[in-house]
Amino acid sequence: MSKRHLTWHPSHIGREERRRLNDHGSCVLWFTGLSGSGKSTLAYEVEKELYRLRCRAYVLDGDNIRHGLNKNLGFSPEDRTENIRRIAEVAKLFVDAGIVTVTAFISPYRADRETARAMFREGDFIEVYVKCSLDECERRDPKGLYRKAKAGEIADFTGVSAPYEAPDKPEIVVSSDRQSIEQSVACIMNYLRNGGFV
Ligand SMILES: Nc1ncnc2c1ncn2[C@@H]1O[C@H](COP(=O)(O)OS(=O)(=O)O)[C@@H](OP(=O)(O)O)[C@H]1O
Ligand SMILES: Nc1ncnc2c1ncn2[C@@H]1O[C@H](COP(=O)(O)OP(=O)(O)O)[C@@H](O)[C@H]1O
Repeated sequence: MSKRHLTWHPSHIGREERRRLNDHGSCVLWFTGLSGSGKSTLAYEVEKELYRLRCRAYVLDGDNIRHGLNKNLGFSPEDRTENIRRIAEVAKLFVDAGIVTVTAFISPYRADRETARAMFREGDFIEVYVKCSLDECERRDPKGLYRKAKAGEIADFTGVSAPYEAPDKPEIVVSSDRQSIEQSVACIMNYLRNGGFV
């Protein structure tokens, strides 16, 4: 790309000012896991709990973002990489704005998640692995997508005909095929409390 003549304008209001105003910190809870593992369910439960505690929180969810901002992207490896790059940029703005940001994307590639992590300050990117066996995800099949993928009606479906690379060192692991929703939410909220975010 040719050199562009752009200048970054810093704000007079920084993270500390926003923390004082909100009375809580900000970070991104980056959920990753197979389709049907429980990312959206848990993300919205955490958002609800944060709201109850009067914390500003917002969920960026895979299906929702693909209806708007990322409606031009599909599920090839390149498109998934671009999907995650844009989400990470948006999440970074939200975190800068003082919001506890919860992202719920399959984000199947380790390298893409690491690129996202590198965009945040140390400690602000909290990877939450929603661990669930493929068998259990297929059994739940909340949107009927596994059935369609197995019938050959959906190409490049994660876990069936496209890869999922589990995280090596996520900050949080919740096993949704062993823990209840309440247990998983409690585990995530504890992490936020111990980290001084809320
Ligand atoms: N081929 C294929 N593979 C995986 N998922 C598919 C596919 N086609 C459609 N869907 C639906 O899109 C949701 C995943 O979108 P994401 O943006 O989270 O995917 S990714 O992070 O870019 O891999 C995913 O949502 P979740 O089930 O909530 O994970 C599906 O509903
Ligand atoms: N312990 C659990 N944790 C999370 N979800 C669970 C659990 N047990 C059952 N479920 C169900 O599994 C499904 C997960 O779907 P969803 O949250 O849309 O997953 P994803 O966003 O990862 O595709 C929901 O229907 C949810 O009610």
